Amino acid sequence: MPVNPHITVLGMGALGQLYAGSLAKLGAQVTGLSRAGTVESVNFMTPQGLQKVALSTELPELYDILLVTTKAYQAVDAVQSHARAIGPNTTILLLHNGMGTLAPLKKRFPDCTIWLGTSSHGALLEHGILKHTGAGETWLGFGYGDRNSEQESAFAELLNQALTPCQFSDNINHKLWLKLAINSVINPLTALHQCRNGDLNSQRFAPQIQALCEEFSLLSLAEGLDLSPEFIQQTVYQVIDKTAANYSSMNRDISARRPTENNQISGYVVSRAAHFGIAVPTHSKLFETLCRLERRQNSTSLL
Ligand SMILES: NC(=O)C1=CN([C@@H]2O[C@H](COP(=O)(O)OP(=O)(O)OC[C@H]3O[C@@H](n4cnc5c(N)ncnc54)[C@H](OP(=O)(O)O)[C@@H]3O)[C@@H](O)[C@H]2O)C=CC1
Ligand SMILES: CC(C)(CO)C(=O)C(=O)O
Repeated sequence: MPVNPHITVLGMGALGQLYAGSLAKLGAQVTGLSRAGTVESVNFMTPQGLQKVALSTELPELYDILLVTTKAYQAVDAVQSHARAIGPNTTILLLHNGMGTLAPLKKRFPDCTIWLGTSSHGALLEHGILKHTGAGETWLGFGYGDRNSEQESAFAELLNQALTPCQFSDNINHKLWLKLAINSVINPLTALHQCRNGDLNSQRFAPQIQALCEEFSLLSLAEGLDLSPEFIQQTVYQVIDKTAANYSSMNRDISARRPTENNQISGYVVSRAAHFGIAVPTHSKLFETLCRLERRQNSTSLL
């Protein structure tokens, strides 16, 4: 990878535009890719008004860094559709919520390096205007392939300047599983009850939240992570408080009758638990209820 790598952002929704635009503001070489091709600019809503940030419209023959910001269920197909530009020197960075994309991608691209990441920034894209709705942090980590600590630190430092804070973690699995825990509690509950994140502070959700955290903790032990139920629950409530006024992404998807990341969040928890023979009845029930709801929405939208 060159010292100043070209960054190709695949998936120019809210999160993709936030990362592409923030990196381009800093002067990095960034190309944004939607399904239709390259995206010329990002329109940031700032307190001073609209700020248009130009992106590069050049596409390298072989990508240096491919930053994947599609939804989790779109990531594998999206990367696959760019296979011709992915070589042994390409690093694929997966930055979506939910899990399960690393295994198929490393099988399909065994010569590449794959980094994993998680973002707690809030981004909203409406009518082509991007709002950075919540400051958060980015954690990156190694997933597969060759390790190169210089490249890892250099890219984390670039993102740290573009969208602070960002760090390369030696234990990204811990960060990803904690984010999975948060998403597996907040997202399905707010989607099914069509409520804001802050509404989960109501006592009526407390027993279900406690059960979800306890079941997740058992699974984390089997995964070699040891997230205690108390720690998970404390973290979940911190996120509920910090994002109290927001609607979760799954809430928005259900409300707009779009597909959700249920398979990659609750579905992943349920399938890993089945793998270890661990009972996760509260997660299973939420997963199945959401599956039924999505199926019902799909069938009525076909009428
Ligand atoms: N928005 C946020 O605040 C945060 C989001 N996340 C996570 O980040 C991920 C992205 O979220 P978000 O940006 O909100 O989602 P969006 O749906 O807004 O963005 C995903 C984008 O990827 C595009 N896309 C899908 N497949 C392809 C493809 N094959 N080629 C090119 N583009 C493609 C989609 O296009 P199309 O619409 O045509 O499918 C869409 O524009 C999710 O996993 C989400 O949970 C994490 C933290 C915060
Ligand atoms: C943390 C949380 C739940 C914030 O809303 C989120 O990541 C999401 O909505 O997908």
